[in-house]
Amino acid sequence: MSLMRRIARRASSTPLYLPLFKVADYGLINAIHNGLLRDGAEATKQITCELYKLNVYAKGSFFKPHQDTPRSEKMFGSLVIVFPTPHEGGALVLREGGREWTFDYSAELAASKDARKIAYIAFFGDIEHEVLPVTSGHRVTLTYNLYFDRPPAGASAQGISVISSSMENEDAQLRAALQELLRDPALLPSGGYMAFGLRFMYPLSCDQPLQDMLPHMKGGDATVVRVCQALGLEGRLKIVYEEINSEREDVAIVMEARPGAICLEGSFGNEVVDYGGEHIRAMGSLPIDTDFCVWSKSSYMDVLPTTEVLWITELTELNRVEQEYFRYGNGPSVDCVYGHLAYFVGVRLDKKRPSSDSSSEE
Ligand SMILES: O=C(O)CCC(=O)C(=O)O
Ligand SMILES: [Fe+2]
Repeated sequence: MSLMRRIARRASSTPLYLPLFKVADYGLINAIHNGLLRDGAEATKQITCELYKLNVYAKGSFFKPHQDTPRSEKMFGSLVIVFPTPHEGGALVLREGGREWTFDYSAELAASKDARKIAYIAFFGDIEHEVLPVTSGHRVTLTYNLYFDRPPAGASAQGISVISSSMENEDAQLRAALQELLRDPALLPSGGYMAFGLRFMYPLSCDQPLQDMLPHMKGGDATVVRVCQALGLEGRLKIVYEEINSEREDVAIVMEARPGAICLEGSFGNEVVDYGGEHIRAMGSLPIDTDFCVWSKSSYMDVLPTTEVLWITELTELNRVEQEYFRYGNGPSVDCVYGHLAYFVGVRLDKKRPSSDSSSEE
């Protein structure tokens, strides 16, 4: 008995829905190019996509783990479009190098007032993926093959145009925007960080220093790193942990490295500062007073030391880091917290903000 219950038909046999959705109309080719190919040797190549099949998952349907079969040596990946048909379950799970990422757009699509909203996921051919069982409704997706240059001979041209991206242009735009921001006296007047949530997933290994990943950033993340470096801004990857002792959502703890063993008396909070943790709060928010720190060593201070942060792109949960710690509360126990990676750029107090007035350089 096949474990896979799905209806999958080749596009060529079901031409009816083809005019309804054209990838090119949504700038997706460009977005995929920027996202997947920006910084590798492939960055200058053009890409096309070919509609491969329609998947309709009814209740109980799923798609077992697999890698997509390359249709030619020019095929480098796949694109999945998820339509806003009401459904629950049916998350798409991607796996690479022992890590996995789950994309469940059912709630988001259902919550959207705009019935024309779609979700898309593009990934390289070596990524294993599966679709978890749909628990209600119907999940409808289109799968596209992604090719370098042109579709292979014989593939139907669906009028999907090829758009090549201009890396220089995007760098210039971001650079100009950051320079303008840095010139603004209201930006972090006492110094702090500009922070960028990562847009892409990275394989994280425990024994590798976080900063080693910087040269391997992809797409928009790479643009941010490259432009900040060009502006002379020092950026570091940091892990952002929720500060569970605070009711304020803007407060978090950031760490630049994963310490080995952490031993705390209370919860993962202020004490972790001893292990290199740093408290952050949103730019312009009120400092954090002692009420917050009743269980911590800092309770004798009036104000908890915090660094102000301006989030330029919001924190994502694509790169999750697990941190175990030992706790001696009512008795010894082992606990675990999860943090998420983001890129932090220091903005100095002295306002001598690097390159903020050097737009004509280079
Ligand atoms: O429906 C999905 O989300 C994925 C479909 C898929 O993996 C495939 O068609 O190969
Ligand atoms: Fe697939």
